[in-house]
Amino acid sequence: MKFASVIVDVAAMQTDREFDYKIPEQWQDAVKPGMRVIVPFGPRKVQGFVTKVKNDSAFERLKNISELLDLTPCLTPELLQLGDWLTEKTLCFKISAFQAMLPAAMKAKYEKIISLIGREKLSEIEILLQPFFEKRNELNWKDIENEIPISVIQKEAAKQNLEIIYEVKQKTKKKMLKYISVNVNKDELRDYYNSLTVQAKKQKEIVHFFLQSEQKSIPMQELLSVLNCSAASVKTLVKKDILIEEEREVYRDPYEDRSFQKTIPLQLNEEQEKAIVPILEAVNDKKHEVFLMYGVTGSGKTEVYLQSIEKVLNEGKEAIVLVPEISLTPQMVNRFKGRFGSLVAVLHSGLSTGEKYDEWRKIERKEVKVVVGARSAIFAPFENLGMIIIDEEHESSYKQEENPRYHARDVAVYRGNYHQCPVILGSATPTLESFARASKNVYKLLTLADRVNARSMPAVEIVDMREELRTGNRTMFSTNLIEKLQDRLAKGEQSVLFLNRRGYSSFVMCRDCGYVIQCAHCDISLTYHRFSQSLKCHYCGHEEHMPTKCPECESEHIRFFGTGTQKVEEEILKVLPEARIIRMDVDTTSRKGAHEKLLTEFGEGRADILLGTQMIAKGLDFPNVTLVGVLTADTMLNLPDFRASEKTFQLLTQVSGRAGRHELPGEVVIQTYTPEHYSVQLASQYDYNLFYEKEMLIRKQHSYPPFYYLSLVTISHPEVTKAASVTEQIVSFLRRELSTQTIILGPVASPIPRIKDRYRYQCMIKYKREKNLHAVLKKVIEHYAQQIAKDDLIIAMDLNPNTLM
Ligand SMILES: Nc1ncnc2c1ncn2[C@@H]1O[C@H](COP(=O)(O)OP(=O)(O)OP(=O)(O)O)[C@@H](O)[C@H]1O
Ligand SMILES: [Zn+2]
Ligand SMILES: [Zn+2]
Repeated sequence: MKFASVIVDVAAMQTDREFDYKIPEQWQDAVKPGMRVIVPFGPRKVQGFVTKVKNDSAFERLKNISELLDLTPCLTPELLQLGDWLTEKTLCFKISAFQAMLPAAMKAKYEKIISLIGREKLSEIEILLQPFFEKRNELNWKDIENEIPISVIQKEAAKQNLEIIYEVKQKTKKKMLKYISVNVNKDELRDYYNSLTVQAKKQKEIVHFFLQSEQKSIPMQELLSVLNCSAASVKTLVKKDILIEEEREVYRDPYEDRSFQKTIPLQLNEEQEKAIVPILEAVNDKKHEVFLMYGVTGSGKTEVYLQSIEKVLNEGKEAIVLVPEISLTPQMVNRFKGRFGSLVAVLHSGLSTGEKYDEWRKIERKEVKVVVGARSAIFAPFENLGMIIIDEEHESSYKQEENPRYHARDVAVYRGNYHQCPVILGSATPTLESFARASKNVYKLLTLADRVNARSMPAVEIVDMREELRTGNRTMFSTNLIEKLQDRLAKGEQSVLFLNRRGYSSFVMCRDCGYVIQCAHCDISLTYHRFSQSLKCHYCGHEEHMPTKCPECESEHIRFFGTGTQKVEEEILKVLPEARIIRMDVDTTSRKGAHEKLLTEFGEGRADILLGTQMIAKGLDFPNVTLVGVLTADTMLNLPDFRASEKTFQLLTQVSGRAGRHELPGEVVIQTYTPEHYSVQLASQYDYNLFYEKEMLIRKQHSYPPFYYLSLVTISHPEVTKAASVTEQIVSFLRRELSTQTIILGPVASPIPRIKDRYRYQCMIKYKREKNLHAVLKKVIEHYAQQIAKDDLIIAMDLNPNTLM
C-alpha cells in the first residue's frame, strides 16, 4: 500500500498542512510528488498537489485519491522546495505558493451541484424548489442562485432531502486539430494511384498530392483548401486504409503568423566586453553570482544579455529573462526571437489563458530553452537553468501585491543558488537596495556608462510651469515644448509625450463648495472616465453616473479636474491641428494586440506624436524620435510613499532615454511645478550616483530601506472599532516579542482608510536584524485564526512592501 501527502486547494490556516490519502492500486506506480490530484475533502472534492509518496501513514481510515490529473509532475522537486521557501518567506499558504508557480489554466475551478437525494423526496421539498427538479435530479447552483435563497437549500440539506456536491472542473484544454497522413509507403501509394479509375478524379488528386509531397501529413483543413476538394473524398481514402485521420495537439501560438528577422551577435564594444567577461566566467565555472548591470539607457544591455544567453545555450542549459509587463513590447520579443528563434517561449498577460498554458507546456516539455516573460515567468519549470536575467530590475511590478507577496528578484536569487548559475539584474536606474548591495560587493557591479557608439544622452531642459502661469500661459504646454513640437513636425521627426498619471487622476469637484465625489465604499475619490461618461472607483470597481448637480450644494458647477490623455490629445490638436497623434492608455490598449498595433504604426512613421502614460516609458527604441516631453514630472512626489523620489527619478531617466538613440540627436523637455526637487534636477543631469548618495542620506535619517527592512501588517474589518482594537493588540504583542532595536509604528489608519467597506489599520515594523520575525508574525495569524475564519477579519502581512498604501 502506498500513501500520498497532499496539499489541498483550501486556502485557510486550518488546512495549510499536508493531508494523507491512499493511492488506489491502479496508480501505485504512477503517482509522484509534484502531480495534481483530486481528493475528497469533507463533503466535497478538491484539487491538491502531491508533495510526498510514502509506504505508510500515521493516520488510519484514510480516503483514496479520486483522480490523477497529471501524467508527469507539473512541479519539479526544485519547485516543490521553492514552495516551502516561499511559504516561509512570505507567510503565505502552501497552496497559494504552488498555484502561483503554474499557469492559471491549471488551477481548478469548482462547480456546486445540488442533487436530489431520492426521487421520492420531491414532494417533501420546499414548494419553491420543486419545479426545478421536475425533470432532473441535479442542478447547477448557478442556475438557481438568483431565484432561491441559500437558506432554503441549507434547510433541505439539513433534512437530507438535498445534497450539495462540489465538482472539480479542469480549465486546461488542449487544442486539437484533425490531421490526415499517409498510411502506406510511396510504392504502395503509387500502385494505388494507378489503380484508380478516371472517374475517381478527386481521389486521384489527393493521392497525387501525397505522392509528390515531402510531407507525410497535413492538417485536414489545409488539404481541403489546397486541393479544393470535399471531406467525403478524403474519408473514402481513409476507409480504404490508404490515409489515416487523427487528432493531434497543436499549440496556440500568438506569434504564429510572424516571421522574425534572424539577427547575429554584434561586435561588442569595450564596455560591453568588460561587462560580459565576468558573466561568461561564472557560466563556465558553474558559479552562482548576482551581477548588477548598471548601464545607462541605450548602452546596449540587451546585447550583453543575448550573448550571455547564447553561451548558456551552448552549454546545453536554459535561461529565464524577466522584463516588466509594460515593456514586453513586440520590439523586445523580436530581439529574443530574432536571435534564438523557436527556442523562445513568451509569457505575458496579453496572452489568453490557453496561449499561456501552451507556452508553459513548451517549457515543461523542454521544447524551448529561453523564456522571456513578466514576473511569474520566474517559475518556469526548467530543470537545467544556466542563467536568470531581470531587466529593468527597479520596476515595482516584479513584486506581487497579493499572496504570495514575493519579489521576483528574491526568487531569482533562490533559483540561481539552487542551480549554481549567475543572476543578472540590469537597469539604468537600479533600486537603492540593489545598488547598496553592489557597493558592499554582495552583488558584483558591471557598469555601462556610455551609450553605444558614444551617442550622447539627450539634453534635458526643465521648464517651471509656475513661471508659465505667471506669464499668462494657462495651457498644459509650455511655450518651449510647443515650439519644439512644431519644429519636429516641420522636420518630419517624431516626438514622444509622456503623461505621468500615477498619483494623479481625474477627480470630480464642485467649483462652488469644493466637494469632491468619493466612493461610497472606499475613502478615495472616484475617477472620471470620459469614454463611458461615468465615475469609477479603482479600488472596488464601484461605478456611478457623472452627476449634473453637486450632491452637497446642488450647484451645477460640478466639473472634473485633472488631465487624461484624451484631454491632452484635444489640447495638442488645438495648437497643432495638423499633428498625427497616437494615444496609448488603458482605453486604447485594452483590446488584445492593440498595444502592439499602435507601436508598429508609430514605428512605421504613421504618426508624429506618441502620447501615453507609464506604458510608453520603457523599452521603446525608435530611430526617428528626437523629442521627449514630460508633461507633469512631479505628480507622484506628494504620495505618502518613501520611494516617491526614487520612482520619480527612475521614471524621468527612463523616459528621457527614449530620445536620440540612433543617428539623430535627441532633446528632452521636463515640465514641472517643483523644478528645484533633487530627483527632477538630478534626473535631468543623468546623475545617478549623486541621486543615490542624496537619497541614501534621507533613507538613513528616516530609517527606511536599504538601512532598515520593512514589514507592513494591515488589518481590516467592516467595523472600525474592531479593526482598530485588533491592530492595537497586535502592536502591543509585537512590542513584547520583538527586539528593542526594532521600530514598531502604529496603530495608524492606512493611507486609504477604507476599501470595499472595510476599515483599514496598519502597523509598520522597521528592523535591521530580527531573527524571530517570521515566527512572531505567524503566531499573530494563528492567534486570530478563528476570527479570520468566522468574523470577517483580514490580516495581511507584507514582508517587503513596495508601497505603504
Ligand atoms: N555592440 C554594439 N554595436 C552596435 N550596436 C549596438 C551594440 N550593442 C547594442 N547596439 C544597439 O544599440 C541600441 C541600444 O541598445 P539596447 O537597446 O540594447 O540598450 P539598453 O541598454 O538595453 O537600453 P534601454 O535600457 O534604454 O532599453 C540598439 O539599437 C542596439 O541594437
Ligand atoms: Zn470603492
Ligand atoms: Zn457643491
